[in-house]
Amino acid sequence: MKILVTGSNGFVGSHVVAALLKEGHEVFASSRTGDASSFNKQYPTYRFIQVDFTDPFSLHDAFEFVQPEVVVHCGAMSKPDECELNQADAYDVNVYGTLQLLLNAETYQSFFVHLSTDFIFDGEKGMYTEDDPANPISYYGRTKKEAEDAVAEYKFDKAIVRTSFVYGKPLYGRDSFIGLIAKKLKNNEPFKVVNDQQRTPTHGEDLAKGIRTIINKRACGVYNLAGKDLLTPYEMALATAAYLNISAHQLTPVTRATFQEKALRPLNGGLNIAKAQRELDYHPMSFAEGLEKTLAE
Ligand SMILES: NC(=O)C1=CN([C@@H]2O[C@H](COP(=O)(O)OP(=O)(O)OC[C@H]3O[C@@H](n4cnc5c(N)ncnc54)[C@H](OP(=O)(O)O)[C@@H]3O)[C@@H](O)[C@H]2O)C=CC1
Ligand SMILES: Cc1cn([C@H]2C[C@H](O)[C@@H](COP(=O)(O)OP(=O)(O)O[C@H]3O[C@@H](C)C(=O)[C@@H](O)[C@H]3O)O2)c(=O)[nH]c1=O
Repeated sequence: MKILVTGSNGFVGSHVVAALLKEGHEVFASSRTGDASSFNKQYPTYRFIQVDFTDPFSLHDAFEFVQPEVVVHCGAMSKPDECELNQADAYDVNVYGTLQLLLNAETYQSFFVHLSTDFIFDGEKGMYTEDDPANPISYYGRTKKEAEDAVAEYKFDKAIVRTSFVYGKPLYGRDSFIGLIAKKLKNNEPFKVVNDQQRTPTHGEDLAKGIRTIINKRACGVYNLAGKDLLTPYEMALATAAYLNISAHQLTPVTRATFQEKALRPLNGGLNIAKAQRELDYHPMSFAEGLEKTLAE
């Protein structure tokens, strides 16, 4: 199938592009800056188009050129703290940008697969299902909820994929939080890590495979594609130290109250993946397996 992937330079987008290319799809990768990958050297079915999806004219031309059967929208302003501090930009990219993509996708009746987040929840309940009510506590979360609402109005086939704390070996571009922890440990640097925020860390390859299944099955609706283990970032850091056989003495557990972040993050996060397991045969690796895949030299 002919698939447009936005946010292809990003952590999630790069894994999605790789998984789709491996299955022989015709992939049009798109990001705001130049192509950060080397896929054009490996896959004849790969193309890259540089597009700012907040620019309606360039987006219109890109869609006219690609005429995608499927759009996987990974592009976003994805750093909650940045969104909290730059709310107009966050709204422009995460909400207005998504709206622009939806308007163009309607012209080609594309199947629209939208990436969303556990940060649309307030973290009171935890282990959220697809049916739980959203109540974002950060501006990032608010923009992602508004984007979901826009996708819900889309007239043609659509899927909303919620995920959480994506990690793994970066294919190119930025590293994940696990990579940051490993670097701090290897450099014997002190590192404060929150221990009161529960997450279901999701390996990028699992997420990408789940999205590929959604595309192949044209599975419409909301799906949680997350990891199966619930850990705090501090517990992830301890597991990383243990795997690397490095002392954890430089790791200090802190709380959301004492670790002053710009954006509030849900305390009891975590996504229940029972629906994806049932309907998509989605069976993610354990965090221990994911850690090994991420850190193996
Ligand atoms: N990472 C995570 O833990 C989680 C991510 N998600 C969601 O997954 C998606 C991807 O996240 P992630 O991979 O981490 O994000 P990254 O920050 O790694 O990548 C963001 C991507 O979006 C592109 N982009 C940003 N603004 C624009 C724009 N105006 N026009 C075109 N492209 C743009 C960037 O392009 P360029 O680099 O060229 O500027 C980049 O390719 C997001 O929707 C995020 O909300 C949800 C839950 C967890
Ligand atoms: C940098 C840093 C972060 N942390 C905590 C904060 C946070 O809970 C966790 C990860 O921090 P990060 O800033 O890397 O990630 P964070 O922005 O919290 O991750 C979020 O990304 C967006 C895209 C999402 O949609 C969410 O699902 C979530 O994955 O670790 C520390 O404890 N110590 C630190 O020094």
